[in-house]
Amino acid sequence: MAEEKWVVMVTAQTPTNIAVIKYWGKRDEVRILPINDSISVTLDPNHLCTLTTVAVSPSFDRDRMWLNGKEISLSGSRYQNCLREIRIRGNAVEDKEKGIKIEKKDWEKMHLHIASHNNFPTAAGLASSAAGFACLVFSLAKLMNVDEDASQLSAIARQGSGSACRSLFGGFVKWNMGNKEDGSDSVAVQLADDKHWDDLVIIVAVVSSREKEMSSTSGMCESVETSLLLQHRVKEVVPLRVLQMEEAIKNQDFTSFTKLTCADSNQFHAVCMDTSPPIFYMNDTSHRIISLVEKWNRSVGTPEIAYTFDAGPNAVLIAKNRKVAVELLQGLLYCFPLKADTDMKSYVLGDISIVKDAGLEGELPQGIKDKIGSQDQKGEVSYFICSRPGRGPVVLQDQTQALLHPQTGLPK
Ligand SMILES: Nc1ncnc2c1ncn2[C@@H]1O[C@H](COP(=O)(O)OP(=O)(O)OP(=O)(O)O)[C@@H](O)[C@H]1O
Ligand SMILES: C[C@@](O)(CCOP(=O)(O)OP(=O)(O)O)CC(=O)O
Repeated sequence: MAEEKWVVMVTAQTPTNIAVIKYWGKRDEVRILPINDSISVTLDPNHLCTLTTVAVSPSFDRDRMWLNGKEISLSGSRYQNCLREIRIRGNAVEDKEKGIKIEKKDWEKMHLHIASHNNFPTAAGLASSAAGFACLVFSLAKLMNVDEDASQLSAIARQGSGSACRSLFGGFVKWNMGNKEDGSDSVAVQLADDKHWDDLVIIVAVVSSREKEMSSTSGMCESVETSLLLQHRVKEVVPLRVLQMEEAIKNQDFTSFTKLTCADSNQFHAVCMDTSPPIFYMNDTSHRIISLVEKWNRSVGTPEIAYTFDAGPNAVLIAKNRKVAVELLQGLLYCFPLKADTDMKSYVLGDISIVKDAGLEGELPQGIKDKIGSQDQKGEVSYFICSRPGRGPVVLQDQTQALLHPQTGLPK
C-alpha cells in the first residue's frame, strides 16, 4: 500500500449555532457531559460557517491539520478523542474505477490531512469551535463511510466542544444532557428544521472588546465549583424553561420565545457574576444594546426582538420578521454609526439586502427614534452580520471548493 499515491477527499460545510437556552457547566470534563439540556438556533451557513476538507492517502505519514491556512497541532485531547471515535466507526470504502480499496481495519493506521477555514473570525466569541468540530466530525464520517445518524455523530462532535453537537442539525436543536455515564445518550436532536420558522432574522453585533476573556471551558468549570445560582438554575429553572421553549418554537410564539431567550441569557450572565471570582463577559456596549431592545419591546407592547449573549460581549439579536429587522438595523446604525474610515460593505456583512431595504440615507424616522429611546451613551460595534435560521451540514460536490490539493493532499 505504501507505493500507492491516490488521495481520497471529502469537503463539507457546517453552520455555527447560538444557544437560546444556554449550556453552562459540565458533569464530566473529559467526555464533555453537561449539567443541563440546552436549545439553539442554527445560523445560515451562507453567513457564518466552517468549510473543512479531509483527505486520506497511503502516502501520508502522519495526521496533520491546517486551520485558516496555518498548520496546528492535533495532539490536544479534544482532537484526539474525535479522531479516535470516528476511526472506530469507519467502514470499507471502494472506488473500482480508480482502483482504490480501503478496508474497515485500515482506518486505524491510515493517516489524515485536514484543512479547515472559518468564514468569520476564529476564537472571537462567534462559536468557531462549534462549527469547527461539527464540520470535522461530519466530513470525516463521510470520508470513512460511517453509518451513523446525525444524533450519533453529535455525540462525537460533543467531545470536541460541547456546543458543537448542536451544529450537526439545521433549524432549532436540542442537546439532551442524557444521564448515562458513558455519554451515549448526551446527543443533539432536531426540534424543527430551518423552514419551520423562517420569518426570523438574526443580526449579530460584533462588539469590540479590549480585554481577553476567560474561555467558556474554564469559565463554566469555575461556575460549577463556586456558583450557588448555577445549582438553582440547573435544578429549578432550566427543566421548565426547556419545555416552554420547545412549545414556543413549535407554535412560533415569538412573545414566549423572546421572554425565555432574554431571561436565559440574563441568568447565564448572572451565574457568571455569581462565580468566584466573578466573570464579566458583557461590556458597556452589550448593556447598551440590551437596554435598547428592552425599550423597543416595551414601547411596542408585544416583543419584537430577542437578545442573547454567549461568553463574550457580542449581541445576537433575533427579530420577529424582516420588517422589524430592517427597522432594527436602522436603529442600530443610528446608535452605532459607521466611522469615517469604514464603508458600509465592511460594516454590515451577511444578508446585505436588509441594508438596501433599510435605505440608510437621511434622518432616522421618528417612529424608530421613539422605540430606541434616548441613546446618548458611547459604545463600539466592530461590525454587524445579518443572518437567519439555516440548514445543517452538507457535503460540497464541487471539487474546486476543496481546501486540499487533489493530487498531493496538501493545502492549496
Ligand atoms: N474550523 C475549525 N476546525 C477545527 N477546530 C476549530 C475550528 N475553528 C476553531 N476550532 C477550535 O476551536 C478553538 C476556538 O474555540 P474558542 O471556544 O476559544 O473560540 P470560539 O468558539 O470562536 O468562541 P466562543 O466559544 O467564545 O464562542 C480553536 O483554537 C480551535 O481549537
Ligand atoms: C456560553 C455558551 O456558548 C457556552 C459554550 O461552551 P463551549 O461549547 O465552547 O464549551 P466546551 O464544551 O468546554 O468546548 C453557551 C452555549 O453555547 O450553549
